[in-house]
Amino acid sequence: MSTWILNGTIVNLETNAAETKHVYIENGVIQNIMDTESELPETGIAEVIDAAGKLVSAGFIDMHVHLREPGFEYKETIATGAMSAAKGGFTAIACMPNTKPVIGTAEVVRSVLAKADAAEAARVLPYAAISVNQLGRELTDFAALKEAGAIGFTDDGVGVQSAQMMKDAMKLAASMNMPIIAHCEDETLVVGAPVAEGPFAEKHGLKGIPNESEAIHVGRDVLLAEATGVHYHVCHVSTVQSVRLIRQAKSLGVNVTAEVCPHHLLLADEDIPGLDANWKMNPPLRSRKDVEAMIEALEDGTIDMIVTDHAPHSEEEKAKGMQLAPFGIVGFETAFPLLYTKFVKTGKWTLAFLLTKLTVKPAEVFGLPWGKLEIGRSADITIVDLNTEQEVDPATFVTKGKNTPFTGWTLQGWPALTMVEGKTVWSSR
Ligand SMILES: NC(=O)N[C@@H](CC(=O)O)C(=O)O
Ligand SMILES: [Zn+2]
Ligand SMILES: [Zn+2]
Repeated sequence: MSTWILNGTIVNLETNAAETKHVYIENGVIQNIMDTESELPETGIAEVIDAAGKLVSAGFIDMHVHLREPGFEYKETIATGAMSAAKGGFTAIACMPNTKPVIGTAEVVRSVLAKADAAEAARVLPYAAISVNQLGRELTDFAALKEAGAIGFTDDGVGVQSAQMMKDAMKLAASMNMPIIAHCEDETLVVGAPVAEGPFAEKHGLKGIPNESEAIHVGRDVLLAEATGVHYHVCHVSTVQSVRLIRQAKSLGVNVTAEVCPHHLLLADEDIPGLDANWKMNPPLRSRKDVEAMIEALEDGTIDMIVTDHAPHSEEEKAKGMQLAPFGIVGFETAFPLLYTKFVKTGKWTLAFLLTKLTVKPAEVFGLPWGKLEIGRSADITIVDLNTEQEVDPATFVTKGKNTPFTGWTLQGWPALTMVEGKTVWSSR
């Protein structure tokens, strides 16, 4: 029995041309993408999805998310996180290991995969920790973690402080053809600072996180990546200096890739309205110059992809104020509407450009079999209503996290239906 998505708008990612097509799916696989004039079979259709006037895209892929399970289920569970992702149009998400226990043993990797499977929402691809308990003292068992299903190694949440440990990790990962993903932060430069160095920190008498705390690690790590040959991926790039170093490393042929978050493309520290911790994340919102550098780096290919760094926290935790609240904001359910409204509707980017950074690029960089709407591929598909305007309202979120700085923003580009392997996992109706 087959599923048909009828009359959807498909954007050619090379030319940005939009065409109305029917997508024919069977056994979870895209069997055909047909012109609307073509005749439909008269029998054997199990399901018809009307996508008239809507965008039909390969499902979005988010290579940096926090699902909080095991250990912090009050912030999020694998089920609520994977469903929130599906609501945001994401069909595959890569989750970070800063859970409790840390995703640092084969057993925890397997349990995350089992829970993700049971959730029947977005696919979940676990990263495993670089160091035992993410303490930066000894390496985890990379071989066992890879065997259990981990797709890469990272201590995200904290930076790997020891250059020797990072080099050892890179050497080992390179020998196994696995990537190292890095949260870049020199801890000696950020002690007790909740926001970026700059006018906001000064105005409120807060300690500031300097740009160098990120860029020092980027510089160190591209040298180590050059020496070891590993695929090195930089998390949530936020400074003009990091971009400069990545651009130079790429031009020298170092195997480095990078990601940026919607908030670092849209917000600067000067936009923070007051001491509301829904504006607190790591890396912090920086200067307008940094924001402009992020946009330029994404446009020229220095930064490869967009990720959300979805980081849910409870309302109690975020109520502790700017100094004491944990870093992080949620991202799944606002990412596409934000980027579509602020960059595509404004004419700065083509829709094809935005879709590429959310589908083709992450798949290409991490060697994943998804990210393209093509005959023969798994039917991981997102249908988006590009027209309806809606306000961001955390009360409507599927994620347990309500911590967003985008409350009240009026946006377009809301996902309407998300399908993984031919099965609808989320629908707005
Ligand atoms: N980004 C954040 O502000 N917070 C993340 C950690 C991280 O991504 O470094 C979290 O786990 O809450
Ligand atoms: Zn991080
Ligand atoms: Zn993170």
